[in-house]
Amino acid sequence: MSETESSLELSSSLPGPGHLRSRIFKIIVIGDSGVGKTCLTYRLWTGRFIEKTEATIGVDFREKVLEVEGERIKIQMWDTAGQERFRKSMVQHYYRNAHAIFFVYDVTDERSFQSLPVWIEECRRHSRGYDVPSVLVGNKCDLHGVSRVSADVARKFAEAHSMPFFETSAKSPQDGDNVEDILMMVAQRLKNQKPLLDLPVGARNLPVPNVESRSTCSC
Ligand SMILES: Nc1nc2c(ncn2[C@@H]2O[C@H](COP(=O)(O)OP(=O)(O)OP(=O)(O)O)[C@@H](O)[C@H]2O)c(=O)[nH]1
Ligand SMILES: [Mg+2]
Repeated sequence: MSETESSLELSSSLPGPGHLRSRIFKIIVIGDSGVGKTCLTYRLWTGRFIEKTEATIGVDFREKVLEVEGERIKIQMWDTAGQERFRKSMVQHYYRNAHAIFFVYDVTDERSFQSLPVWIEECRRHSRGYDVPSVLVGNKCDLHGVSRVSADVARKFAEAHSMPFFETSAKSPQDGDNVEDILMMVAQRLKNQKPLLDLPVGARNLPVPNVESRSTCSC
């Protein structure tokens, strides 16, 4: 944990030749257990889907460098634990210095949508009045023939919380908004310090980011 925190602080506080030190942006992925946070992150980092996962304990970190409009920026993704017992000692670390949040729910699990206000409230409590730029992501939209959270209802909820809204699938990205495109658009906005609210959806053929590193912390 301390390594991560110090690298964040280093990146923002030390001067130095811009071409040697990439800016770091921390994105955290939050939501109920089982909504697919790990699968979405895995998809982003490897381009693949894993069917069998285990509940995340503490947090999984992944880092990659993205080339955005000629600048290399480092994205540090925190795949957090949805289960209370696996996250309670970590919560304040999740939110510390976060630049953006992906709030994730499962489109086939109404309860995971109903939980969102609790997650948003937790974020408010830990971000000391700072409005962390956020996006709302409905995952598993490849699952058809089951009851689903209405996209209209979700979009209104997102609007009410000043977030852009996407529906995606870690399993089958072509069934919704492509999660790689979502990350790239968020990265562009963070780099340019622009709000996320009016993010466009569906921008295809953006460069696929490079895999850089992965580490796990369950402290
Ligand atoms: N059909 C389908 N299944 C998915 C998708 N994403 C995740 N799953 C499945 O959902 C289950 C839970 O996924 P995880 O990524 O482990 O969920 P999580 O949100 O990380 O859960 P915690 O780590 O406990 O917080 C796994 O069995 C996945 O295979 C998706 O887009 N479509
Ligand atoms: Mg997980």
